[in-house]
Amino acid sequence: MIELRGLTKRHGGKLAVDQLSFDVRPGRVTGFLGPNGAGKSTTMRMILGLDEPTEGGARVNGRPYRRLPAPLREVGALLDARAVHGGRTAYDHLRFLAVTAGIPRRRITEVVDLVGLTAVARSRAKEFSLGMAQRLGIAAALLGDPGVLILDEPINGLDTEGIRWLRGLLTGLAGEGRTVLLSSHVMSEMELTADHLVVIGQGRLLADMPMRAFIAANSETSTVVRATDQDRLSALLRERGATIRPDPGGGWIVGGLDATAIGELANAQRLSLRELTPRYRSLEEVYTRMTRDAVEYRTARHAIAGGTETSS
Ligand SMILES: Nc1ncnc2c1ncn2[C@@H]1O[C@H](COP(=O)(O)OP(=O)(O)OP(=O)(O)O)[C@@H](O)[C@H]1O
Repeated sequence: MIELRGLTKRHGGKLAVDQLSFDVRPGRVTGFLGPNGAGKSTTMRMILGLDEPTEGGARVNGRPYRRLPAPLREVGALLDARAVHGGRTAYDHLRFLAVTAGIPRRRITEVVDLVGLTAVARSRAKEFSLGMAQRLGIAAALLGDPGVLILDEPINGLDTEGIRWLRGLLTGLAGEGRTVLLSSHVMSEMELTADHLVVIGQGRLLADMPMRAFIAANSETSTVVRATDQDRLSALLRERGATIRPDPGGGWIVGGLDATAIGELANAQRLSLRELTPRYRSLEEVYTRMTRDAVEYRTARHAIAGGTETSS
């Protein structure tokens, strides 16, 4: 369990993190989202005692990180996969960490196997691709078999197989009752991996809710409907003020009436339906709309447009 209360970090005149309060609970993967510069890495660094908060604080398993008696056994973290001594082999890097934390050697072999680096464990880290470096960082995070994992952008550099592997690993670890906090800009993957989302923008909390609820709450309701008598159904729906447009897959996309109301209407008119599917936006669509105003580093095109771009 990770608890943030009023966590604030000021760099000179700039608020990087602004009064953040939320809990990261065990038994699920919590996705940590925010545009570039939103304050995710600074927040993670403060949780891990690497940056001092200006105000407020963070607790891991009830204590500030620096007061944990055996931190590596309680919290595993990956902040920067490239922050490894390049001249060391993967095995030596892990052995160095294990010795410092009193972790037995056989655990090194276990985690090297777990992340799929056995064949290159004796190679120097500087020869590693980014994907291999991420796997090494994940191995280091898992070394102490911790109940809490904090991973900043671990997906970067992983190939398709690696991404799939990481998804299975993280959902498995959460399934064992561990606390997993994961940041990523890869929305499609976040949608598949995270159960819960925390979204920040310009250092402030924008959302803290289950993934499904986040998407549903921020999606306009629309429903795909197909009926045996499409014309009659569309006439009925229009009468009720619904908006209707053809669905490329056949049938209609209906707005302004939810699936329950459409089903009841069809039932009352003895119209048989062949499809009644609520449509939700993807996490990427919802997230982009939500954070549009909180984006600090816009592309040149946006800057020139002066923020007048229309919604997608
Ligand atoms: N050491 C520092 N000194 C001054 N400003 C900093 C420092 N570290 C971070 N910042 C600023 O704090 C803000 C938050 O940065 P942070 O790296 O935490 O964002 P982030 O959400 O992790 O971004 P990204 O998605 O790009 O990794 C940014 O405006 C950044 O420029």
